[in-house]
Amino acid sequence: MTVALPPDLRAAVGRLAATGTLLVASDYDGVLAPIVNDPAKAFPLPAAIDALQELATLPRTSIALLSGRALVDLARLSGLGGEALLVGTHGVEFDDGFAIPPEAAALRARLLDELRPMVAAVPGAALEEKIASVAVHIRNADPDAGEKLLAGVTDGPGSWPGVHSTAGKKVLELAVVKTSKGTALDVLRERTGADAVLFAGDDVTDEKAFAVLRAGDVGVKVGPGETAAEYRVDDPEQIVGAFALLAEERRLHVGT
Ligand SMILES: O=P(O)(O)OC[C@H]1O[C@H](O[C@H]2O[C@H](CO)[C@@H](O)[C@H](O)[C@H]2O)[C@H](O)[C@@H](O)[C@@H]1O
Repeated sequence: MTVALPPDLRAAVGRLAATGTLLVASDYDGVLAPIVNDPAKAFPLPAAIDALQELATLPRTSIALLSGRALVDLARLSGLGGEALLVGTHGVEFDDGFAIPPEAAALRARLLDELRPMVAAVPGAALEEKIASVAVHIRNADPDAGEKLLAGVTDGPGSWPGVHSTAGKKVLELAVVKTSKGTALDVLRERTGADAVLFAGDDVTDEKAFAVLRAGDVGVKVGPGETAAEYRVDDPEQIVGAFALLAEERRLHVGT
C-alpha cells in the first residue's frame, strides 16, 4: 500500500530505520483497527499486521501493542502471537502475567454491581469487563442519554476512592489499579534494549506514552485532538503506511 505521509514524518521514519535497536509500539483501537460500533468486531487493517509482522522478522527490531483492551481480547482481535509483545488494560496486563490484588478485585466487583443497573437503564449503552477495569460504552446510545450516563458514572462510582476514571472515545474507563501506558512503555524499552522507540496512539490514554518519549524517539498522533506527540497523521491507513515505509527502509539498514 502506498500512502502519502507528511514530509517531516517521512524523514523521521528514515532516521529511525537506521537506529541500533528499535522498538515499534502501537496502540490498537483507532490506530491499527479503525473505530467501529461493536468493540468485539474491531479488527485490524490487514496491511497493519503485515507491516508489523515484517518489522518483527528484522534483526534488532521488536514490535509491541499497548492497549486499553484486556490482554486476551487484544491477542484475539489483533491475531498477533509470539512475534509481538502485548500489553493490555492500559499498561498493567503484560503477557507474563498479571494478578489483581484482592482489595482491587473486591472494588471491581462493587463497581460492577453499581454500574450494571445504571448501564442497563440506557438503551445502547454497554459494559466491557476487563481484569482490572470496567469500560462504560455509549457509542450506540442516544447521545444525550449517553452523556448523562457518563456524567452520573463520573460523579458516582467514578469518584470512589481507589477508582481511576479516564474518558476515551465514547467510553469511560474505570480502573481499580493505577494504569499508565507511559510506565508500560518504559518497561518495554528496558526489556527490548531499544535505542529508539516509535509509538503511535490516537486517544487520551496514549498521551502518557507520548510523555515518556525521549530524544531520537518518534511519537505519532493518529487523528485530531491535543497531543504531546511530535508528528501527526490523519487516520489508521496513514500510520500503517508509516509502518510499511519503516519496514522497507529498516530492511535496507539491517541487511536481510
Ligand atoms: O488503547 P486502545 O487500544 O486504543 O483501546 C481503547 C479502548 O478501545 C475500545 O473502545 C474503542 O473502540 C471501539 C471499537 O472501535 C469503539 O466502539 C469504542 O467507542 C471506543 O471507545 C475498547 O472497547 C476499550 O476496551 C479500550 O479501552
